[in-house]
Amino acid sequence: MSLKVVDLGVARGGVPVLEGVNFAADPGEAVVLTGPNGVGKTTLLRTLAGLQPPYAGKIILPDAEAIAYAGHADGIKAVLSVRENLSFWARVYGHGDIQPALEGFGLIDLAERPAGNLSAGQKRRLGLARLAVTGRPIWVLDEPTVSLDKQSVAMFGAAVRRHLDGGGTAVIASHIDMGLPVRVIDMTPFRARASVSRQYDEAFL
Ligand SMILES: Nc1ncnc2c1ncn2[C@@H]1O[C@H](COP(=O)(O)OP(=O)(O)OP(=O)(O)O)[C@@H](O)[C@H]1O
Repeated sequence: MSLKVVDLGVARGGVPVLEGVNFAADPGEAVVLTGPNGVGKTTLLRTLAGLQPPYAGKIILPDAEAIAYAGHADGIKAVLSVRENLSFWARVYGHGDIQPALEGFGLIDLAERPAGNLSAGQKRRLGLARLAVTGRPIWVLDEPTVSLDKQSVAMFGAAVRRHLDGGGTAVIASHIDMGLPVRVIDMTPFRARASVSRQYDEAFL
């Protein structure tokens, strides 16, 4: 299932951050968005996921419910076990079998542990395992490898590869090599004129 972005403009706090963004991602294809801190990658991904509207252009999806989004927040219920968390999401999305997700993200031995007691990297793995139970064809992922060790990055890369091999699509904001064949798109040229005057990394103020 293809995703197409046409002359898209996205804003944060009412200020345009990216404008004129055009790209498409076809089945079996992963697109990686790069660019400096603050350029607007998260804002673009949130807009793709339907969490906020674009101020210009359009997002073309064959199906309004095609996207599974994993942002910075892990979306985990702390008092539920790993298994219960995944079962909950599987029921929400109508896909019953959580075993492949437990196996694919190295969660078998942690399945009965309350999610609140997981380490940061284990929580991240659980958050990403949710994607595998959604059955949705387009994965939109914001810095998915944060907190993951080398082995877990490889595990995650393998999960994305399986998704792509099954005809899925992925749009990922990331600066690290996930060992995948990807098309990299730098967001810098799409910086909105209104945000160019703010060409500094606010984290260093
Ligand atoms: N609530 C807000 N109101 C106004 N501006 C905001 C708000 N949240 C974020 N911004 C600004 O919007 C711009 C785009 O932020 P965004 O999080 O999309 O960037 P990013 O490319 O994902 O950055 P990073 O690589 O650091 O994650 C930044 O300059 C940021 O400071």
